[in-house]
Amino acid sequence: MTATSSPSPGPMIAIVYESLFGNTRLIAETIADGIREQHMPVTVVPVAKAAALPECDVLVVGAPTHAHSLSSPASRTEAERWALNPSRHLALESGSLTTGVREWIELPPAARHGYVAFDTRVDMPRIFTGAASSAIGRRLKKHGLREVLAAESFLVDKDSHLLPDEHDRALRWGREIAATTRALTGPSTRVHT
Ligand SMILES: Cc1cc2nc3c(=O)[nH]c(=O)nc-3n(C[C@H](O)[C@H](O)[C@H](O)COP(=O)(O)O)c2cc1C
Repeated sequence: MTATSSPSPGPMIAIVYESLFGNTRLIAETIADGIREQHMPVTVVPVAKAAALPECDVLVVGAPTHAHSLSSPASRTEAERWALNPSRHLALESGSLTTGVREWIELPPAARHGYVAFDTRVDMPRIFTGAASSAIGRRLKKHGLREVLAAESFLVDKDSHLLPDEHDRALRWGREIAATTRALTGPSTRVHT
């Protein structure tokens, strides 16, 4: 059988995120902008719609830090209470109460090269805040996935609003993910036999 090579659609990066108030979604979308800037295709999927994600080259997973870790049904209910308080100026993302990364990550998709984790958390020393990205990493490693770039936290103030520099940082980090993925996947043709 002869091997033929055809132009590849490029490496496949999938970003799965959870977001109650919209900050982690905004970071996920900005990371994707940074990746696309490097002419690399990327899919961004909210965790509630990520049940049947196909295999990808690099899986990027992000979540808000709740109680030092990933959200749970109880912490999501607490987040709903925060959003119902008009003085907090927070709005709940649609569909965000149904599930979270904690539940989804029990059955993650295959990622040929590995994963990258990020979180949002309060702008305080990490020892006081915890970081959901650590919980993501622990779980993905248990599933045999390899970390391909060190995890990153994007910071919110004590009222859960993103700090001003985080947008630019997320854009730069997206470019870094693209460069890492390119180095891992090599030339952009795949050989079909
Ligand atoms: C119930 C609850 C618990 C939280 N616990 C923590 C925490 O332990 N550490 C922290 O840094 N931030 C904590 N936060 C703040 C969240 O990290 C912040 O709201 C989140 O990053 C915003 O992301 P989102 O807009 O994508 O939901 C908590 C928020 C809620 C609602």
